[in-house]
Amino acid sequence: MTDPAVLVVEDDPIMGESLQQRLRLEYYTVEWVRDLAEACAALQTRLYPLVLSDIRLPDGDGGSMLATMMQRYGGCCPPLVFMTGYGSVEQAVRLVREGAWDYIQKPFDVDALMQRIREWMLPGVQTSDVWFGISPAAQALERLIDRIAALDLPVLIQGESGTGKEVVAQHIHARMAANHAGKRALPMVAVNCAAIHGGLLESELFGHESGAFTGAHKRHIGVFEQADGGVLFLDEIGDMPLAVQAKLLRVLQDGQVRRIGSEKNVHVSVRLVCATHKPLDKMVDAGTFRQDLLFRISGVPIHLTPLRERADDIAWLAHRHVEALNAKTGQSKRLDPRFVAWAKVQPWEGNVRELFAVLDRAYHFATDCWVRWEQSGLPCSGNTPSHAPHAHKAPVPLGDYLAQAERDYLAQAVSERGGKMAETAELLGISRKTLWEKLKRYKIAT
Ligand SMILES: Nc1ncnc2c1ncn2[C@@H]1O[C@H](COP(=O)(O)OP(=O)(O)OP(=O)(O)O)[C@@H](O)[C@H]1O
Repeated sequence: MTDPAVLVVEDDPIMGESLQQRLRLEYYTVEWVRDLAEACAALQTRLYPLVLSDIRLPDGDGGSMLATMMQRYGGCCPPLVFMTGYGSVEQAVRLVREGAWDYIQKPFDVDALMQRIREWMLPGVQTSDVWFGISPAAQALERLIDRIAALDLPVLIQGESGTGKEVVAQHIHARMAANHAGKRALPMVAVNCAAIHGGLLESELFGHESGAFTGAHKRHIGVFEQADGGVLFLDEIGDMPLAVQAKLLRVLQDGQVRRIGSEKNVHVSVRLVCATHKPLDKMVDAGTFRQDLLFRISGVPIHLTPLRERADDIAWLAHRHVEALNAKTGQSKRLDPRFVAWAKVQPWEGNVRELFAVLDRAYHFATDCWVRWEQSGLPCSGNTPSHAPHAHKAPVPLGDYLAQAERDYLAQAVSERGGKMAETAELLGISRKTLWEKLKRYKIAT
Protein backbone atom coordinates (compact mmCIF):
# COMPACT_ATOMS: atom_id res chain seq x y z
CA MET A 1 0.00 0.00 0.00
CA THR A 2 1.55 3.27 -1.04
CA ASP A 3 -1.23 5.89 -0.93
CA PRO A 4 -2.92 6.86 2.30
CA ALA A 5 -6.30 5.16 1.89
CA VAL A 6 -9.51 6.12 3.66
CA LEU A 7 -12.41 3.70 3.92
CA VAL A 8 -15.68 5.64 3.95
CA VAL A 9 -18.72 3.69 5.20
CA GLU A 10 -21.82 5.76 4.40
CA ASP A 11 -25.23 4.75 3.03
CA ASP A 12 -26.35 8.29 2.20
CA PRO A 13 -25.42 8.69 -1.50
CA ILE A 14 -25.02 12.47 -1.37
CA MET A 15 -22.85 12.44 1.73
CA GLY A 16 -20.80 9.45 0.47
CA GLU A 17 -20.25 10.98 -2.96
CA SER A 18 -19.22 14.40 -1.64
CA LEU A 19 -16.83 12.92 0.92
CA GLN A 20 -15.28 10.74 -1.75
CA GLN A 21 -14.77 13.69 -4.11
CA ARG A 22 -13.34 15.96 -1.46
CA LEU A 23 -10.92 13.31 -0.16
CA ARG A 24 -9.73 12.63 -3.71
CA LEU A 25 -9.11 16.33 -4.17
CA GLU A 26 -6.87 16.12 -1.10
CA TYR A 27 -4.93 13.28 -2.79
CA TYR A 28 -6.23 10.43 -0.64
CA THR A 29 -7.15 7.09 -2.10
CA VAL A 30 -10.79 6.54 -1.14
CA GLU A 31 -12.88 3.43 -0.95
CA TRP A 32 -16.55 4.11 -0.39
CA VAL A 33 -18.83 1.30 0.80
CA ARG A 34 -22.52 1.55 1.73
CA ASP A 35 -23.02 -0.91 4.59
CA LEU A 36 -21.42 -3.04 7.25
CA ALA A 37 -21.20 -6.16 5.08
CA GLU A 38 -19.27 -4.30 2.37
CA ALA A 39 -17.08 -2.69 5.03
CA CYS A 40 -16.23 -6.13 6.47
CA ALA A 41 -15.24 -7.37 3.03
CA ALA A 42 -13.03 -4.30 2.42
CA LEU A 43 -11.37 -4.65 5.82
CA GLN A 44 -10.32 -8.20 4.91
CA THR A 45 -8.30 -6.91 1.98
CA ARG A 46 -6.13 -4.16 3.49
CA LEU A 47 -5.22 -2.26 6.66
CA TYR A 48 -6.63 1.24 6.19
CA PRO A 49 -4.87 4.13 7.91
CA LEU A 50 -8.36 5.54 8.60
CA VAL A 51 -11.98 4.32 8.56
CA LEU A 52 -14.66 7.02 8.51
CA SER A 53 -18.04 5.49 9.24
CA ASP A 54 -21.62 6.63 9.70
CA ILE A 55 -22.81 5.48 13.12
CA ARG A 56 -26.12 4.21 11.66
CA LEU A 57 -25.85 1.71 8.83
CA PRO A 58 -28.57 -0.25 7.03
CA ASP A 59 -27.33 -3.57 8.42
CA GLY A 60 -25.85 -2.52 11.76
CA ASP A 61 -24.66 0.34 13.89
CA GLY A 62 -21.43 1.83 15.23
CA GLY A 63 -21.22 -0.86 17.91
CA SER A 64 -21.24 -3.67 15.34
CA MET A 65 -18.75 -1.76 13.18
CA LEU A 66 -16.33 -1.42 16.11
CA ALA A 67 -16.84 -5.05 17.12
CA THR A 68 -16.10 -6.17 13.54
CA MET A 69 -12.86 -4.21 13.44
CA MET A 70 -11.78 -5.37 16.89
CA GLN A 71 -12.45 -8.97 15.89
CA ARG A 72 -10.51 -8.57 12.67
CA TYR A 73 -7.51 -6.68 14.05
CA GLY A 74 -7.63 -7.07 17.84
CA GLY A 75 -6.15 -4.15 19.76
CA CYS A 76 -4.44 -2.97 16.62
CA CYS A 77 -7.39 -1.94 14.48
CA PRO A 78 -7.07 1.05 12.17
CA PRO A 79 -8.34 4.38 13.47
CA LEU A 80 -12.16 4.32 13.34
CA VAL A 81 -13.96 7.68 13.37
CA PHE A 82 -17.76 7.88 13.52
CA MET A 83 -19.91 10.45 11.78
CA THR A 84 -22.87 10.94 14.04
CA GLY A 85 -26.11 12.92 14.17
CA TYR A 86 -27.20 14.84 17.24
CA GLY A 87 -29.32 11.91 18.47
CA SER A 88 -26.43 9.46 18.63
CA VAL A 89 -23.68 11.55 20.24
CA GLU A 90 -24.02 9.62 23.50
CA GLN A 91 -23.50 6.35 21.66
CA ALA A 92 -20.47 7.83 19.86
CA VAL A 93 -18.92 8.93 23.16
CA ARG A 94 -19.44 5.43 24.56
CA LEU A 95 -17.85 3.86 21.47
CA VAL A 96 -14.82 6.15 21.77
CA ARG A 97 -14.40 4.88 25.34
CA GLU A 98 -14.63 1.34 24.02
CA GLY A 99 -11.89 1.81 21.45
CA ALA A 100 -13.11 3.94 18.55
CA TRP A 101 -10.74 6.74 17.63
CA ASP A 102 -12.99 9.76 17.61
CA TYR A 103 -16.33 11.04 16.35
CA ILE A 104 -17.47 14.03 14.33
CA GLN A 105 -20.95 15.47 14.59
CA LYS A 106 -23.15 16.07 11.52
CA PRO A 107 -23.56 18.51 9.92
CA PHE A 108 -19.83 19.21 9.87
CA ASP A 109 -17.63 21.74 8.17
CA VAL A 110 -15.76 19.79 5.47
CA ASP A 111 -12.60 21.92 5.78
CA ALA A 112 -12.51 21.25 9.50
CA LEU A 113 -12.99 17.53 8.81
CA MET A 114 -10.08 17.57 6.31
CA GLN A 115 -7.90 19.25 8.91
CA ARG A 116 -8.76 16.56 11.45
CA ILE A 117 -8.18 13.82 8.90
CA ARG A 118 -4.69 15.21 8.30
CA GLU A 119 -4.01 14.81 12.03
CA TRP A 120 -5.56 11.34 12.21
CA MET A 121 -3.63 10.19 9.16
CA LEU A 122 -0.17 11.41 10.23
CA PRO A 123 0.91 12.89 6.94
CA GLY A 124 4.62 12.73 7.75
CA VAL A 125 6.89 13.33 4.76
CA GLN A 126 8.83 10.11 4.60
CA THR A 127 11.21 10.96 1.83
CA SER A 128 14.69 9.76 2.61
CA ASP A 129 16.40 13.00 1.57
CA VAL A 130 14.73 14.96 4.37
CA TRP A 131 17.00 14.68 7.39
CA PHE A 132 16.17 17.50 9.77
CA GLY A 133 12.45 18.22 9.42
CA ILE A 134 9.61 19.27 7.15
CA SER A 135 8.76 22.67 8.67
CA PRO A 136 9.76 25.78 6.69
CA ALA A 137 12.49 26.50 9.29
CA ALA A 138 13.91 22.96 9.00
CA GLN A 139 13.79 23.02 5.21
CA ALA A 140 15.58 26.39 5.10
CA LEU A 141 18.25 24.92 7.37
CA GLU A 142 18.70 21.89 5.10
CA ARG A 143 19.19 24.16 2.08
CA LEU A 144 21.70 26.26 4.01
CA ILE A 145 23.72 23.19 5.03
CA ASP A 146 23.81 22.00 1.42
CA ARG A 147 25.29 25.34 0.41
CA ILE A 148 27.82 25.74 3.21
CA ALA A 149 29.22 22.19 3.10
CA ALA A 150 31.34 23.25 0.15
CA LEU A 151 32.60 26.50 1.74
CA ASP A 152 35.69 26.73 3.88
CA LEU A 153 34.16 28.84 6.63
CA PRO A 154 33.81 28.12 10.35
CA VAL A 155 30.25 27.38 11.47
CA LEU A 156 28.68 28.45 14.75
CA ILE A 157 25.48 26.59 15.68
CA GLN A 158 23.38 28.17 18.41
CA GLY A 159 20.12 26.94 19.85
CA GLU A 160 18.45 25.64 22.99
CA SER A 161 19.57 22.37 24.47
CA GLY A 162 18.19 19.38 22.57
CA THR A 163 17.32 21.27 19.35
CA GLY A 164 19.72 19.15 17.29
CA LYS A 165 22.99 21.11 17.18
CA GLU A 166 25.07 17.96 17.17
CA VAL A 167 22.81 16.42 14.52
CA VAL A 168 23.53 19.47 12.32
CA ALA A 169 27.29 19.24 12.95
CA GLN A 170 27.26 15.58 11.96
CA HIS A 171 25.33 16.36 8.83
CA ILE A 172 27.81 19.06 7.81
CA HIS A 173 30.52 16.46 8.16
CA ALA A 174 28.49 13.89 6.19
CA ARG A 175 27.96 16.36 3.35
CA MET A 176 31.64 17.26 3.29
CA ALA A 177 32.59 13.57 3.34
CA ALA A 178 30.27 12.92 0.37
CA ASN A 179 32.11 15.64 -1.61
CA HIS A 180 35.53 14.47 -0.44
CA ALA A 181 37.71 12.84 -3.03
CA GLY A 182 40.74 11.94 -0.87
CA LYS A 183 41.91 8.40 -0.15
CA ARG A 184 41.67 8.80 3.63
CA ALA A 185 38.20 9.05 5.19
CA LEU A 186 37.41 12.61 6.24
CA PRO A 187 37.89 12.71 10.04
CA MET A 188 35.46 14.33 12.45
CA VAL A 189 36.57 14.81 16.05
CA ALA A 190 34.18 16.13 18.71
CA VAL A 191 35.00 17.67 22.08
CA ASN A 192 32.54 18.78 24.73
CA CYS A 193 34.20 21.86 26.21
CA ALA A 194 31.83 21.85 29.21
CA ALA A 195 32.87 18.36 30.21
CA ILE A 196 36.61 18.99 30.52
CA HIS A 197 38.22 21.09 33.20
CA GLY A 198 40.21 24.17 32.01
CA GLY A 199 43.82 22.88 32.17
CA LEU A 200 42.90 19.50 30.75
CA LEU A 201 40.85 21.17 28.01
CA GLU A 202 43.93 22.97 26.76
CA SER A 203 45.83 19.69 26.59
CA GLU A 204 42.84 17.96 24.94
CA LEU A 205 42.69 20.66 22.26
CA PHE A 206 46.38 21.24 21.53
CA GLY A 207 48.06 18.10 22.95
CA HIS A 208 51.11 17.83 25.20
CA GLU A 209 54.57 16.32 25.22
CA SER A 210 55.63 13.66 27.70
CA GLY A 211 56.63 15.31 31.03
CA ALA A 212 55.06 18.67 30.09
CA PHE A 213 53.29 18.75 33.48
CA THR A 214 52.75 16.48 36.45
CA GLY A 215 50.88 13.41 35.25
CA ALA A 216 51.80 13.87 31.56
CA HIS A 217 53.48 10.46 31.33
CA LYS A 218 53.35 10.24 27.59
CA ARG A 219 52.81 12.41 24.56
CA HIS A 220 49.19 13.27 23.74
CA ILE A 221 48.10 14.39 20.28
CA GLY A 222 45.43 17.08 20.62
CA VAL A 223 42.13 17.12 18.76
CA PHE A 224 43.32 19.85 16.37
CA GLU A 225 45.98 17.49 15.05
CA GLN A 226 43.61 14.49 15.15
CA ALA A 227 41.04 16.37 13.06
CA ASP A 228 43.61 17.71 10.59
CA GLY A 229 42.06 17.71 7.11
CA GLY A 230 38.55 17.19 8.50
CA VAL A 231 36.00 18.60 10.93
CA LEU A 232 36.65 19.67 14.51
CA PHE A 233 33.40 19.99 16.48
CA LEU A 234 33.73 22.09 19.62
CA ASP A 235 30.49 21.55 21.49
CA GLU A 236 29.46 23.90 24.33
CA ILE A 237 32.08 26.47 23.34
CA GLY A 238 30.30 28.97 25.60
CA ASP A 239 31.74 27.04 28.55
CA MET A 240 35.35 27.49 27.44
CA PRO A 241 37.45 29.41 30.02
CA LEU A 242 38.81 32.80 28.89
CA ALA A 243 42.44 31.61 29.09
CA VAL A 244 41.72 28.73 26.68
CA GLN A 245 39.71 31.08 24.43
CA ALA A 246 42.82 33.24 24.00
CA LYS A 247 44.90 30.21 22.96
CA LEU A 248 42.21 28.97 20.62
CA LEU A 249 42.07 32.37 18.94
CA ARG A 250 45.83 32.27 18.30
CA VAL A 251 45.61 28.79 16.74
CA LEU A 252 42.78 29.91 14.47
CA GLN A 253 44.69 33.00 13.38
CA ASP A 254 48.00 31.19 12.76
CA GLY A 255 46.70 27.83 11.54
CA GLN A 256 49.33 26.25 13.80
CA VAL A 257 49.20 24.45 17.14
CA ARG A 258 51.94 23.96 19.67
CA ARG A 259 51.60 21.00 22.05
CA ILE A 260 52.10 21.96 25.72
CA GLY A 261 55.79 21.49 26.52
CA SER A 262 56.87 21.57 22.87
CA GLU A 263 59.05 24.15 21.08
CA LYS A 264 57.64 23.31 17.69
CA ASN A 265 54.53 24.49 15.87
CA VAL A 266 52.51 22.04 13.80
CA HIS A 267 50.46 23.26 10.83
CA VAL A 268 46.81 22.18 11.01
CA SER A 269 43.88 22.64 8.67
CA VAL A 270 40.47 21.94 10.15
CA ARG A 271 36.92 22.95 9.38
CA LEU A 272 35.77 24.31 12.71
CA VAL A 273 32.17 23.75 13.76
CA CYS A 274 31.22 25.16 17.18
CA ALA A 275 27.96 24.86 19.09
CA THR A 276 26.47 26.31 22.22
CA HIS A 277 23.14 26.87 23.93
CA LYS A 278 24.54 29.99 25.64
CA PRO A 279 23.95 33.50 24.25
CA LEU A 280 27.50 34.35 23.18
CA ASP A 281 26.68 37.97 22.32
CA LYS A 282 25.46 38.56 25.87
CA MET A 283 28.53 36.79 27.18
CA VAL A 284 30.66 39.21 25.16
CA ASP A 285 28.83 42.13 26.83
CA ALA A 286 29.43 40.50 30.20
CA GLY A 287 33.11 40.01 29.42
CA THR A 288 33.00 36.20 29.67
CA PHE A 289 33.46 35.49 25.96
CA ARG A 290 36.00 37.16 23.66
CA GLN A 291 34.49 39.28 20.94
CA ASP A 292 37.39 38.61 18.55
CA LEU A 293 36.94 34.85 19.03
CA LEU A 294 33.18 35.11 18.43
CA PHE A 295 33.92 36.96 15.20
CA ARG A 296 36.43 34.24 14.15
CA ILE A 297 34.20 31.23 14.80
CA SER A 298 30.97 32.60 13.35
CA GLY A 299 31.81 32.54 9.64
CA VAL A 300 28.36 31.00 9.10
CA PRO A 301 26.07 31.55 12.10
CA ILE A 302 23.18 29.08 12.39
CA HIS A 303 20.32 29.54 14.85
CA LEU A 304 18.23 26.44 15.45
CA THR A 305 14.54 27.08 16.00
CA PRO A 306 13.10 25.42 19.12
CA LEU A 307 10.61 22.63 18.45
CA ARG A 308 7.68 24.62 19.91
CA GLU A 309 8.12 27.10 17.04
CA ARG A 310 8.19 24.42 14.36
CA ALA A 311 5.25 22.26 15.43
CA ASP A 312 5.01 20.81 11.90
CA ASP A 313 8.13 18.78 12.67
CA ILE A 314 6.64 17.04 15.71
CA ALA A 315 4.69 14.45 13.68
CA TRP A 316 7.56 13.86 11.30
CA LEU A 317 10.16 13.44 14.05
CA ALA A 318 7.85 11.26 16.15
CA HIS A 319 7.06 9.02 13.21
CA ARG A 320 10.73 8.60 12.33
CA HIS A 321 11.66 7.89 15.91
CA VAL A 322 9.07 5.11 16.18
CA GLU A 323 10.48 3.64 12.98
CA ALA A 324 13.98 3.81 14.45
CA LEU A 325 12.76 2.05 17.61
CA ASN A 326 11.08 -0.60 15.45
CA ALA A 327 14.34 -1.14 13.58
CA LYS A 328 16.17 -1.50 16.90
CA THR A 329 13.68 -3.81 18.61
CA GLY A 330 12.44 -5.78 15.60
CA GLN A 331 8.83 -4.82 16.44
CA SER A 332 6.34 -3.04 14.22
CA LYS A 333 4.53 -0.54 16.40
CA ARG A 334 2.71 2.45 15.01
CA LEU A 335 2.21 5.94 16.29
CA ASP A 336 -1.29 6.77 17.51
CA PRO A 337 -2.23 9.89 15.48
CA ARG A 338 -3.66 11.37 18.68
CA PHE A 339 -0.13 11.37 20.07
CA VAL A 340 0.78 14.05 17.60
CA ALA A 341 -2.46 15.94 18.12
CA TRP A 342 -1.82 16.06 21.86
CA ALA A 343 1.82 16.94 21.47
CA LYS A 344 0.67 19.95 19.46
CA VAL A 345 -1.93 21.15 21.93
CA GLN A 346 0.10 20.59 25.09
CA PRO A 347 2.16 23.60 26.14
CA TRP A 348 5.22 21.78 24.85
CA GLU A 349 8.37 23.39 26.15
CA GLY A 350 10.80 20.59 25.45
CA ASN A 351 12.87 20.03 22.36
CA VAL A 352 13.59 16.96 20.26
CA ARG A 353 15.46 15.19 23.04
CA GLU A 354 12.43 15.48 25.35
CA LEU A 355 10.04 14.43 22.58
CA PHE A 356 12.09 11.28 22.00
CA ALA A 357 12.21 10.52 25.75
CA VAL A 358 8.41 10.75 25.94
CA LEU A 359 8.07 8.55 22.85
CA ASP A 360 10.52 5.99 24.24
CA ARG A 361 8.36 5.66 27.31
CA ALA A 362 5.11 5.35 25.36
CA TYR A 363 6.75 2.84 23.01
CA HIS A 364 8.02 0.57 25.76
CA PHE A 365 4.80 0.80 27.80
CA ALA A 366 2.59 0.10 24.76
CA THR A 367 0.35 -2.86 25.45
CA ASP A 368 -0.43 -3.47 21.78
CA CYS A 369 1.01 -2.18 18.54
CA TRP A 370 -0.10 1.45 19.08
CA VAL A 371 2.24 4.00 20.65
CA ARG A 372 -0.22 6.13 22.61
CA TRP A 373 0.05 9.46 24.34
CA GLU A 374 -1.76 7.98 27.39
CA GLN A 375 1.20 5.66 27.86
CA SER A 376 3.73 8.47 27.77
CA GLY A 377 3.05 9.29 31.41
CA LEU A 378 1.91 12.81 30.47
CA PRO A 379 -1.66 14.02 30.99
CA CYS A 380 -3.99 13.92 27.99
CA SER A 381 -5.43 17.41 28.21
CA GLY A 382 -5.67 20.45 30.37
CA ASN A 383 -2.87 22.30 32.01
CA THR A 384 0.88 22.10 31.73
CA PRO A 385 1.98 18.50 32.15
CA SER A 386 3.08 17.84 35.71
CA HIS A 387 6.52 16.72 34.63
CA ALA A 388 6.51 18.11 31.12
CA PRO A 389 9.99 18.51 29.81
CA HIS A 390 11.13 22.05 30.37
CA ALA A 391 14.24 23.21 28.60
CA HIS A 392 15.17 25.62 31.36
CA LYS A 393 14.85 23.26 34.30
CA ALA A 394 18.00 21.70 35.72
CA PRO A 395 18.45 18.41 33.84
CA VAL A 396 17.86 15.21 35.78
CA PRO A 397 19.37 11.84 34.85
CA LEU A 398 17.14 10.09 32.29
CA GLY A 399 16.73 7.07 34.60
CA ASP A 400 15.24 9.26 37.36
CA TYR A 401 12.96 11.01 34.89
CA LEU A 402 11.64 7.72 33.51
CA ALA A 403 11.23 6.21 36.99
CA GLN A 404 9.21 9.23 38.11
CA ALA A 405 7.00 9.00 35.04
CA GLU A 406 6.49 5.25 35.58
CA ARG A 407 5.61 5.86 39.22
CA ASP A 408 3.05 8.56 38.35
CA TYR A 409 1.55 6.45 35.61
CA LEU A 410 1.15 3.38 37.83
CA ALA A 411 -0.35 5.44 40.68
CA GLN A 412 -2.84 6.99 38.28
CA ALA A 413 -3.79 3.63 36.71
CA VAL A 414 -4.31 1.96 40.10
CA SER A 415 -6.38 4.83 41.47
CA GLU A 416 -8.53 5.07 38.34
CA ARG A 417 -9.38 1.39 38.67
CA GLY A 418 -10.22 1.72 42.36
CA GLY A 419 -7.26 -0.45 43.36
CA LYS A 420 -8.45 -3.47 41.34
CA MET A 421 -5.16 -5.23 40.73
CA ALA A 422 -6.20 -7.77 38.09
CA GLU A 423 -7.92 -5.11 36.00
CA THR A 424 -5.03 -2.66 36.30
CA ALA A 425 -2.45 -5.31 35.42
CA GLU A 426 -4.44 -6.31 32.35
CA LEU A 427 -4.78 -2.71 31.23
CA LEU A 428 -1.06 -2.12 31.61
CA GLY A 429 -0.22 -5.37 29.83
CA ILE A 430 1.83 -6.73 32.72
CA SER A 431 1.32 -9.63 35.11
CA ARG A 432 -0.20 -9.08 38.55
CA LYS A 433 3.07 -10.18 40.09
CA THR A 434 5.01 -7.53 38.14
CA LEU A 435 2.43 -4.92 39.10
CA TRP A 436 2.75 -5.85 42.79
CA GLU A 437 6.51 -5.66 42.60
CA LYS A 438 6.46 -2.26 40.96
CA LEU A 439 3.93 -0.87 43.45
CA LYS A 440 6.08 -2.13 46.29
CA ARG A 441 9.22 -0.66 44.75
CA TYR A 442 7.60 2.74 44.23
CA LYS A 443 5.80 2.57 47.61
CA ILE A 444 2.38 3.13 45.98
CA ALA A 445 -0.50 2.38 48.34
CA THR A 446 -3.45 0.41 46.92
N1 LIG B 1 16.18 16.82 13.32
C1 LIG B 1 16.46 15.76 14.06
N2 LIG B 1 16.31 14.54 13.54
C2 LIG B 1 16.53 13.44 14.28
N3 LIG B 1 16.93 13.47 15.56
C3 LIG B 1 17.10 14.65 16.13
C4 LIG B 1 16.89 15.86 15.40
N4 LIG B 1 17.15 16.87 16.21
C5 LIG B 1 17.51 16.34 17.38
N5 LIG B 1 17.48 15.00 17.33
C6 LIG B 1 17.76 14.08 18.44
O1 LIG B 1 17.51 14.80 19.64
C7 LIG B 1 18.52 14.53 20.58
C8 LIG B 1 19.26 15.83 20.90
O2 LIG B 1 19.95 16.28 19.74
P1 LIG B 1 21.39 16.97 19.83
O3 LIG B 1 22.28 16.27 20.82
O4 LIG B 1 21.88 17.16 18.47
O5 LIG B 1 20.93 18.36 20.48
P2 LIG B 1 21.85 19.54 20.98
O6 LIG B 1 21.17 20.78 20.54
O7 LIG B 1 23.26 19.32 20.54
O8 LIG B 1 21.72 19.39 22.56
P3 LIG B 1 22.73 19.91 23.70
O9 LIG B 1 22.79 21.42 23.61
O10 LIG B 1 22.06 19.47 24.96
O11 LIG B 1 24.03 19.24 23.45
C9 LIG B 1 19.41 13.46 19.99
O12 LIG B 1 18.90 12.21 20.39
C10 LIG B 1 19.21 13.64 18.50
O13 LIG B 1 19.43 12.43 17.81
